[in-house]
Amino acid sequence: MTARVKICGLTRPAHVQAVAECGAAYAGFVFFAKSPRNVSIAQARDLALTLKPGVAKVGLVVNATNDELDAILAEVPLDMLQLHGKESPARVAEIRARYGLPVMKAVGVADAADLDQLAAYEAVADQILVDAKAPKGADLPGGNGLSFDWTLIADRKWSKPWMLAGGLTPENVALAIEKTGATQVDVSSGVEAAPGQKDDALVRAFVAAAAYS
Ligand SMILES: O=C(O)c1ccccc1N[C@@H]1O[C@H](COP(=O)(O)O)[C@@H](O)[C@H]1O
Repeated sequence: MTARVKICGLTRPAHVQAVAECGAAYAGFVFFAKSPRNVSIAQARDLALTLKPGVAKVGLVVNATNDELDAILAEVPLDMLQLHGKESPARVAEIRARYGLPVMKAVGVADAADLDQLAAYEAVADQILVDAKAPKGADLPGGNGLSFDWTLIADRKWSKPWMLAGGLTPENVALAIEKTGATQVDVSSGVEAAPGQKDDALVRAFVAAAAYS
């Protein structure tokens, strides 16, 4: 099985180049001030414009207001929004209608009870991102390099396209795909030399591992 890969948290043109060259399907830009991967609107615009067609540009936001989204989307040519905060199903639907862009809603999973919220989001989002739930008090709602028990979703039937995230690395992504049946995977910290610094060799190794799993 070949999984489509999203590399999230790109901050430099060289990283964008590496992502495009190695065959990733999605490139993610983080608009969240607390993240070591945060980019300004101007930076994101420059990075997005260097990407070749065929790589979907995803803007990650956390509980963003309409004003914040207006400002981002006026400048950055995004193909998809990733909502990684506590956005309700109604807010997901509102954003999707207002901006006319596909929306991927992140859902944090730590145990089986966390899966109960999936149906409401599947009804309104274009894609679901299944991530590890951030620990209480964590600065970031994602991008923490933590994984969850993949067996929780092993037999799940999905009504929308979905992506697996959380603590994925070049070493474990093949097993994660095997255990969950994911056809799309998302990684941020697992392909970094330091927080916010993508490592081209790790990016290439991750995409190769996801392709030949
Ligand atoms: O990457 C970030 O800095 C980030 C900040 C705020 C919310 C989400 C963030 N990243 C997303 O988190 C998951 C898992 O990341 P990791 O591979 O475990 O580091 C992924 O979907 C990123 O897009």
